[in-house]
Amino acid sequence: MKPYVISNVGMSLDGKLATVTGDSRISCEEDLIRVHKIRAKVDAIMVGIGTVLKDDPRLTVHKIKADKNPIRIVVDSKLRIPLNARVLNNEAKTIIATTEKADKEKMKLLKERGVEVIVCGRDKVDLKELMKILYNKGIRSILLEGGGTLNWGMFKEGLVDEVSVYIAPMIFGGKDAVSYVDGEGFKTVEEAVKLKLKKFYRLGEGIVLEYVVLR
Ligand SMILES: NC(=O)C1=CN([C@@H]2O[C@H](COP(=O)(O)OP(=O)(O)OC[C@H]3O[C@@H](n4cnc5c(N)ncnc54)[C@H](O)[C@@H]3O)[C@@H](O)[C@H]2O)C=CC1
Ligand SMILES: Nc1nc(O)c(N)c(N[C@@H]2O[C@H](COP(=O)(O)O)[C@@H](O)[C@H]2O)n1
Repeated sequence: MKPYVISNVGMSLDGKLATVTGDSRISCEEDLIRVHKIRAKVDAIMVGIGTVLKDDPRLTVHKIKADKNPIRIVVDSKLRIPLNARVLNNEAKTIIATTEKADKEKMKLLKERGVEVIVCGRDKVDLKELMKILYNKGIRSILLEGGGTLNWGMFKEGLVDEVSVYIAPMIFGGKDAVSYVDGEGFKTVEEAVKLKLKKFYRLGEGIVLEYVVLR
């Protein structure tokens, strides 16, 4: 058993999550409110360490009123998270998923700060195993908020159930700009993750597309 995973991003029309310099201010205010409504409904929000290092996100519900914040999960193979990262503040519980390669001293420091550290995987976090562990901790729904590397890991392992994307009317270009799903990519169209469109609508200057993942 695994939690239900919703993948959400704000992207340019050419599928980028940020410009080549890492500027990721894509979503309009209306879209951020939409995302925070999803945040308020799920048990946890998950991001990769690349996103934490670039954006220093809070990963709380701060655009709308909410009774509580979801659990924050950071996937961080080498435990690179800075100890002053905002995701480690006391506004919500934080879980860091890491590997056997992680520095034991840093792990101790994080645990002393009240952060839960899950070790699963040798070089990279074993995402399938992580999902099982999180489910057994009572986490039934996760909002996956990127970035492109973690999104690939989750799609490749067949762990995403639903997709919602905000497409801003912008073109970023740049082969090195992070895209919605990076990684190695599937080799053939047969292997691609197939989706079924459920809903689409205008929001601010952009559009929102919602899909379910077909199995
Ligand atoms: N526009 C948007 O909606 C969003 C934009 N972003 C942007 O994306 C960029 C960050 O993306 P990335 O650099 O790709 O980093 P990422 O956030 O996807 O993190 C990648 C890290 O995840 C860890 N990881 C561990 N096990 C893994 C596994 N099995 N599979 C995949 N990853 C694993 C690795 O330590 C890897 O370095 C930033 O520029 C950020 O601003 C991020 C989220 C949303
Ligand atoms: N939906 C969406 N649209 C964008 O344009 C974005 N740049 C992001 N980024 C994600 O949101 C996180 C920031 O969260 P906080 O506001 O600090 O709580 C960021 O880290 C990305 O995961 N999302």
